[in-house]
Amino acid sequence: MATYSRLPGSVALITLQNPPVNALSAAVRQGIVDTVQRALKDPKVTSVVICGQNGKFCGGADIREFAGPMLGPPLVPMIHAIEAVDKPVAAAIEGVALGGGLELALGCHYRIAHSKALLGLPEVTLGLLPGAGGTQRLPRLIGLTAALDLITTGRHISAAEALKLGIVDQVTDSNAVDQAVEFVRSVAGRS
Ligand SMILES: CCC/C=C/C(=O)SCCNC(=O)CCNC(=O)[C@H](O)C(C)(C)COP(=O)([O-])OP(=O)([O-])OC[C@H]1O[C@@H](n2cnc3c(N)ncnc32)[C@H](O)[C@@H]1OP(=O)([O-])[O-]
Repeated sequence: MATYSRLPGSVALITLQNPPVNALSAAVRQGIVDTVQRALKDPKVTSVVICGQNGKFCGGADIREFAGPMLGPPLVPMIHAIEAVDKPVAAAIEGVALGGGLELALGCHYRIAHSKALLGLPEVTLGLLPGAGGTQRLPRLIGLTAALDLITTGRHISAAEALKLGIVDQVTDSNAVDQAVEFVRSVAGRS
């Protein structure tokens, strides 16, 4: 699931909840769809932060659901809907942003990472491609050569490398959620 709260300063905070790594289960995807709609429709909300509970942004698709039929909202339109929100949306990346988790973050307008976070597209190690927009959004963001390296090796990179490559906008040693909230407040209302 995903919870919704409105913080002072008109920021909507969406928190993914699916232990142990807040993977994108059907319930989490449904929660994201519902809470993003809520943030969109709430006139008091001027910006949005998406984070994961217990210091983990998102470990990607929920591998526990791979054996069964695909249920719940698909990932691709869900991420498109986030990208289309006309209020600034930031991903607060703590712990991991892997696979579909990084693709979700790439659909946000900004990414703020904790210095100890790990990011990557490890789909290739499971015999998959990053099929939720990662093969488009990552090259647009950091160029084809750097994106192909990450997509074809599946390696995990540090927040420092992600900053150098241009995948994240800021890296912090303190609380990434607080930092992301402060960041979106500073850009709210801008085009
Ligand atoms: C169109 C679709 C496109 C998207 C495709 C994808 O996203 S493909 C997916 C791309 N994502 C990946 O390939 C990520 C693969 N995962 C990893 O690389 C590592 O597990 C880690 C870096 C997230 C954590 O490392 P660590 O050494 O700190 O810890 P640890 O390794 O011991 O794991 C702890 C617990 O977490 C569990 N769990 C982990 N991931 C998932 C998951 N996705 N789901 C559910 N559960 C997951 C793991 O089973 C274990 O459970 P247990 O046994 O305690 O009940």
